[in-house]
Amino acid sequence: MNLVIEVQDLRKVINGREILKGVSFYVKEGEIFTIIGGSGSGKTSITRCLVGLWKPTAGIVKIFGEDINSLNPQRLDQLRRKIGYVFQGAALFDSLRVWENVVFFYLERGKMKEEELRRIALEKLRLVGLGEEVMDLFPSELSGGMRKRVGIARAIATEPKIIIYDEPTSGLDPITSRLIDRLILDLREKTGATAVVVSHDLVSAFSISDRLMLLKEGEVVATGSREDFLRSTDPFVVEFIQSGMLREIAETPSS
Ligand SMILES: Nc1ncnc2c1ncn2[C@@H]1O[C@H](COP(=O)(O)OP(=O)(O)OP(=O)(O)O)[C@@H](O)[C@H]1O
Repeated sequence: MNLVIEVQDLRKVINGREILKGVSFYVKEGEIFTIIGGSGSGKTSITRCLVGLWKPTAGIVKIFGEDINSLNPQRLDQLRRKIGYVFQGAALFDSLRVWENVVFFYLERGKMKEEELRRIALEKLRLVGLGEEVMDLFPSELSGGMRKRVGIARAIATEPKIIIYDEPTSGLDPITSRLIDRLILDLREKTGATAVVVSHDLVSAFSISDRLMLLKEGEVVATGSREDFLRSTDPFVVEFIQSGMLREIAETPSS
């Protein structure tokens, strides 16, 4: 079993408040691992620690077997290039065209010709189900679902081995959300990249994940497969599943 991510007893204190209280988990190569939990439970904080944006107060974060907090800045930068991050709300640059957003990493370094950059952008856009027709549009001309796809295309532009999706379906209607779920599965098939997904969308989490981890106030309540969660008798797990199901029913348009 190849472990891509290993997190042991991760703790983070900010302004005297402990927001991660000893979180431990691992992610296997090629897995889709989803971190679920209510608002403020610490999901995004974990991903910040995974990419080295935040230094843990205590605990170990290993990526491909390397403790990221003992790396020098150059080595950390190399490791970060193996991780693609899909930001909540896509976080596209409004003044740049779609193709420029997708290849922003290379554009910023200024070493490649426009023709080559456009070729890479188109290749990545095709992987997320878009094409030539969106290349020269600005983000404001795209629908919410298309913006998410462009955000994903940008994250995969550097051919990462790990893709972190922060709330990939937030703000989308249920039908578009299911299309993004399918895209995440499809990309795992096509790129083989390991995925860490942060979500409070239970239906999405259940349909795409190999394993899930449920957080509550910075602590792990449960980790396991969908079946493990459905069988669980832990009151918080049961309540989380029930409230997620009710939300889905309420949001699904009646035919
Ligand atoms: N920069 C910060 N400074 C102080 N507190 C922070 C900071 N970032 C996050 N927090 C706090 O840490 C806790 C966990 O936040 P985090 O964003 O990780 O939760 P989350 O589960 O991702 O929530 P959401 O689903 O709302 O995005 C929250 O109580 C939040 O207020």
